[in-house]
Amino acid sequence: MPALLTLEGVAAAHGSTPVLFGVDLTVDEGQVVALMGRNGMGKTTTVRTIMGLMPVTAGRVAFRGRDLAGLAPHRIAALGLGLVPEGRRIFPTLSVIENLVATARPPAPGQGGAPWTLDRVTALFPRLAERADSMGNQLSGGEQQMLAIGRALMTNPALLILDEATEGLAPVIRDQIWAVLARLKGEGLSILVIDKTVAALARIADRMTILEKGRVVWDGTPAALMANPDLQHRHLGV
Ligand SMILES: Nc1ncnc2c1ncn2[C@@H]1O[C@H](COP(=O)(O)OP(=O)(O)OP(=O)(O)O)[C@@H](O)[C@H]1O
Repeated sequence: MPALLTLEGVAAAHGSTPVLFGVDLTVDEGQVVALMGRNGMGKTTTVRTIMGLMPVTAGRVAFRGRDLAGLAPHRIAALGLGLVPEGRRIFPTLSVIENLVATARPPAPGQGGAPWTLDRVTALFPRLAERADSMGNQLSGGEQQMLAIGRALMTNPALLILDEATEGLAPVIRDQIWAVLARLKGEGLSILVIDKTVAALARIADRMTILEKGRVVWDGTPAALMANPDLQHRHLGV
């Protein structure tokens, strides 16, 4: 499988404070890759550098082999990167349907697969159809998260990136979200997922990468991670 997203030696800083120190990460076509690590280790910063929301101070981010350096975030998104950001960031004064259509975009040229439509998104999340006319700020946390994922899908991404999409949600809603991600994987979507629920990540991921203090300290298969409780304890606090 060809690499869809590649990070090679990526460094980044918040102001004068270095935060990433040479991160290597690859997502192959059709793969689910989990990015893990304790709070403050650099996961969100990594996502922000991928999306062009923060400058890369050393190294390279490439999507389908194309260097993303210097591209504005909306140009990077238009290449087929769909972000579900930490904190969801849905539009509070737009309805569910308006949120979904606000950022909708056709697939990038040459991208395969059936395009996402309102019907497809609401079939995936029936709750969004029931809440179609509700404003963003009237939704529960779980509904907001479903909307954030639906909104990202409406941009027809080739790679879906989720930053803490199950955080703070009731277990039943988390399970629904994991089931949706498994279904999206089954449909061939490539996914980079940041989350703290190691067991759920292990069920869906092809590869797992652990960040610690801005460096990759481990990369391997879910089976290898699950077979190594010491590793989980040391780097994830599990
Ligand atoms: N806007 C900012 N200004 C300065 N430092 C920041 C800023 N955002 C994050 N940092 C610092 O950068 C480091 C990495 O933060 P980042 O948010 O990438 O971590 P994370 O692994 O995503 O953690 P979390 O799970 O808490 O979201 C932390 O030390 C954090 O304090």
